[in-house]
Amino acid sequence: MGIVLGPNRYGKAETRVVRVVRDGERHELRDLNVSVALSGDLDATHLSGDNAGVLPTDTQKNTVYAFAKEYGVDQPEDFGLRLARHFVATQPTIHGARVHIEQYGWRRLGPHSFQRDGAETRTATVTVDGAGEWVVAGLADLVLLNSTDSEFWGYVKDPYTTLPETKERVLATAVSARWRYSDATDWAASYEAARAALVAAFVETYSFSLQQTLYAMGRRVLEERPEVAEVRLALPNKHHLLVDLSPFELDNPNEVFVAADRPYGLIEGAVLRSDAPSYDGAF
Ligand SMILES: O=c1[nH]c(=O)c2[nH]c(=O)[nH]c2[nH]1
Repeated sequence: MGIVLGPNRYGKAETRVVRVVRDGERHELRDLNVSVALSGDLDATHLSGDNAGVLPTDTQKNTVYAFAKEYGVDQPEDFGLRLARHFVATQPTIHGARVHIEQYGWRRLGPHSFQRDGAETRTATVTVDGAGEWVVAGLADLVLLNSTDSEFWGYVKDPYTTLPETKERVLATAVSARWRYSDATDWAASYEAARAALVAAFVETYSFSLQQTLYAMGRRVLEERPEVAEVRLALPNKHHLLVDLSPFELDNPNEVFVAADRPYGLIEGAVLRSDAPSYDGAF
């Protein structure tokens, strides 16, 4: 009985590239998840470990980032065709390339602020016991991004610190918010207004930390909604890391980012009125 190698392909899956186009004050955003799969004369690497025909998947990933800088990202079809043609045309061993792209939608909130289309949910948690009734409203998975007006510097440096200080970064988070009412209200109107206050504070705060943005968001709800006694927020820092394109002799003035999913900073905090009725129930 003989054993043979059947159909095979390889490539870098799910390269998360965010491309910001800065046209003065007004920014454009493209957010892609790019998966490359190459096929061709690849018997040797499988059968004998000879890698002479293998373009590393790491190189494929770098190509995605470099092309995002060099050619921009307009239609995903064009970006995919450019990549696929490149791999087939430049690698003698590669005869086929499949590039699958997912493009995430972002809705504009301001000149450099965006909200991800998608999976936002509204939540309600009520507690009734001998002491009374409590209503906690909230939302989850509201993904917001500012492509400028965010700095992070002046923090502690210890022997393990490598993070460079920055005066220009992308700030993005998936807002999880809960707020508790001290009074019954028009739940729908309160929900919409609290949500709008959270979004407005995110958009309008020039941020020196996500912690500062968190406080501004909670405070804005309390300033605008007297029926709210306390706001609790959990804000994952959805890191957008500047790609180093210098090995390819390309500069990267805050245009091409890796959207890293893990690990992420998680900033949590409560903002409340000093005279808020005490509460130890569910949030
Ligand atoms: O806004 C931030 N807060 C932090 O506490 C922190 N830590 C970090 O590495 N990056 C950031 N960003």
